[in-house]
Amino acid sequence: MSADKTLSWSYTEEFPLEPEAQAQARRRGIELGVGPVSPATGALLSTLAAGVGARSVAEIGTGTGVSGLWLLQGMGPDGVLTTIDVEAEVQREARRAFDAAGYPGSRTRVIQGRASDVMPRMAARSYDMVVLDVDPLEAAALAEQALRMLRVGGVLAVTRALWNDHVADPARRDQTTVAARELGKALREREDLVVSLLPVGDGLLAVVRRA
Ligand SMILES: C[S@@+](CC[C@H](N)C(=O)[O-])C[C@H]1O[C@@H](n2cnc3c(N)ncnc32)[C@H](O)[C@@H]1O
Repeated sequence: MSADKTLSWSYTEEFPLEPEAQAQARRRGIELGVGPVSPATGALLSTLAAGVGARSVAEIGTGTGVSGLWLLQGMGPDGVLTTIDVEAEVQREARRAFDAAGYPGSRTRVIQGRASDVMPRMAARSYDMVVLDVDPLEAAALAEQALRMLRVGGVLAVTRALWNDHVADPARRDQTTVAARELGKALREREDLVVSLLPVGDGLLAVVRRA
């Protein structure tokens, strides 16, 4: 691998022009100890949402709304973001961020609750995109529900897929790292899915459901 790879990765992370709304939500997230998606991850989520012409996106892990703002930016003007988080306090910040950015209430459904309780009640095959922005242990437990909710041709994005750069190191055998590694491998073996692992932010699994 070229010695300049680290430089390229830094450039990739600094490349997006992050709007002020996202930057402000990011600062709030950092203050509250919620790890927002990186600017390049946010920009990629936005691009994926635009690419599938997303009108209906579900996100697990609202946080203070950084990823949500990027998703709303990529969706069509009538697109609705449904975002779920177990923590009411951070979600209040996200609501404020969506309002401050000028998105009407009709474009966001902010649901407080544990994803494993909420997702089974969400409609099957009706979302253009589902984003799992939780730790890999949670993501692995929620992936089947996420796929169930996706329409054919829809995209599942799983962030934190390289988990603090531990996934690529075979010596790392802790539970969370193993869960991230196993989830990627399980998804890539499925014939009904098209899967890529991208080294953006903390790693992102991009999955298209083709059947
Ligand atoms: C990494 S933060 C999300 C950051 C956010 N996407 C952003 O970019 O601003 C993960 C969030 O997921 C929430 N969370 C973790 N496990 C969850 C679960 N099982 N159900 C619902 N929310 C969960 C946490 O409360 C936390 O706010």
